[in-house]
Amino acid sequence: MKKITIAIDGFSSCGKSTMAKDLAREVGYIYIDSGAMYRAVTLYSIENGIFNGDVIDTEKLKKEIKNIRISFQLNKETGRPDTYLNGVNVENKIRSMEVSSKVSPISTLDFVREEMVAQQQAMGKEKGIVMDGRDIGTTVFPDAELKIFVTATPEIRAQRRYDELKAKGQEASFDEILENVKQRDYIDQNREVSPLRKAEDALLLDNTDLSIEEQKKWLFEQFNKVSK
Ligand SMILES: Nc1ncnc2c1ncn2[C@@H]1O[C@H](COP(=O)(O)OP(=O)(O)O)[C@@H](O)[C@H]1O
Ligand SMILES: Nc1ccn([C@@H]2O[C@H](COP(=O)(O)OP(=O)(O)O)[C@@H](O)[C@H]2O)c(=O)n1
Repeated sequence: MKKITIAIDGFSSCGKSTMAKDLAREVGYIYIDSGAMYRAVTLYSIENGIFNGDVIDTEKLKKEIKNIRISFQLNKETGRPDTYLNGVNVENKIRSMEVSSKVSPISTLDFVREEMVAQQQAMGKEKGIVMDGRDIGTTVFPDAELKIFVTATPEIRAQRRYDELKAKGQEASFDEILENVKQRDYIDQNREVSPLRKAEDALLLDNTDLSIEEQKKWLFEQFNKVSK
């Protein structure tokens, strides 16, 4: 079977990484969560005085962007990759509401995107990769053999995120999460550089009424059609 590139884009919290990880694990592909990379840059910015309230010191971040090294390492317990920022495991920290509330403004910055896209393209050079995000099918891998664009209603997406945080024992407010999901969708769709949009050749999946198992089955069917 030939190795292909799989790009999964779509709105926040709709299940992209869940299905991308499952597919990658079963077919032996690399999985990259590109959102985790933007979240890691955001965490770095919070921890290194780049934010003053909601205002970003873009000059400082521009100077430091080359010092921000992001990598992934398989967590043997979860069987999934954890995100590392300059050698430190930040997988839990990057999922906090504070990072969620600041990540989309950081992701509008052209020099941040330039650096992340270069790193993502290097990771996908050999194909055999599943990457999820917002601009994978449009900008990072425009020639990907399989492109999926996932969507679901904001309410169901917020509920899924809420359930996830609760299950991890983290404090969460449904209204705050719903507001964050809507706000990020707006910023992601309206930014100048690589806005979130469906690539013309992407398959649309609305998984509002699909279970995790059903969407996994659907994705496998698409993979099998293309990778033959
Ligand atoms: N079809 C589905 N039905 C119910 N819950 C789902 C479904 N797909 C994903 N989830 C759950 O929703 C949450 C968000 O999924 P995730 O894959 O992190 O989304 P994304 O990568 O799009 O932000 C996770 O807790 C995940 O387990
Ligand atoms: N390829 C990508 C991936 C994420 N992002 C940004 O990073 C944020 C977090 O991405 P994510 O995939 O972790 O978001 P969730 O949907 O998992 O909450 C998004 O809301 C975007 O602002 C991006 O701009 N481009």
